Amino acid sequence: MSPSRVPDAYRLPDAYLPTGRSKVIEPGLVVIRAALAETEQQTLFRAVGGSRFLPAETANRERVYDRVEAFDAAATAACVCASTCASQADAAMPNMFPTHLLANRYSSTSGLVWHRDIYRNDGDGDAPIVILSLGAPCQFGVESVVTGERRVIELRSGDALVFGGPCRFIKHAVLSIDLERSPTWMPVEQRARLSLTFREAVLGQEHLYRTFKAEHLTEQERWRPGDPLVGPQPTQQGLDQSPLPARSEAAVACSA
Ligand SMILES: O=C(O)CCC(=O)C(=O)O
Ligand SMILES: [Fe+2]
Repeated sequence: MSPSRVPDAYRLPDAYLPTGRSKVIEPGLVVIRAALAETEQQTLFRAVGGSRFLPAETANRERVYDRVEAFDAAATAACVCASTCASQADAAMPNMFPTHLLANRYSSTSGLVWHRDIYRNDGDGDAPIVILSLGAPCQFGVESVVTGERRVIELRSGDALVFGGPCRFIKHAVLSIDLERSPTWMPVEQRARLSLTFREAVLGQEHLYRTFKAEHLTEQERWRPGDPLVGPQPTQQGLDQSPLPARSEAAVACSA
């Protein structure tokens, strides 16, 4: 999405953008260290952590997927900060306007297998996916689209990872999670990694993607960039089948 389509409510004063902490790993792949201050991490952890998570493909992961309006507006604001920051640091990184949030909660040391975000709810085009990492640190794997080399990036609470443009369909994985190194502000019984993954996707389909199981991780080997995104599987439907009402342009306050 071009910057001109971003509503004023989401625009940020330049002073908020921590460009110095961005690191371009390769064109279209940016990590932003400490994108969120500790108080912001706690606010988002509490706000999104209270959502209605559903079990995913493995016992360690629960997920909730919906339009951004279904979550605390501070989450969207933090995403806009991170994506703006990444686009400023990297000329290959398109701007994005988040429409949907997939939040993942990992409550054991295992993560998520190697995959590409090729499903229709991940968003067409090259707008980036923005990941905000909260809670326990993880080892995050990425496979370079330039060299095919696999790298591991440690994502700590408050870090952001943004992949778009030439890296929009980069292979990635959550290799492991270190619950023991959870931030001290996390109650021991709630130790987990919460990833907020924002996407710019078509509206009105979210009710088809509320559940996700191992059998839905299809087409990963066959799919090539340029192919249409993979649609929902017959068994992939939410408990609540109804889409949300039309988007409201709710104002959000940027706290990052
Ligand atoms: O948890 C993460 O950081 C990544 C999650 C992910 O890759 C996905 O939901 O597609
Ligand atoms: Fe993914």
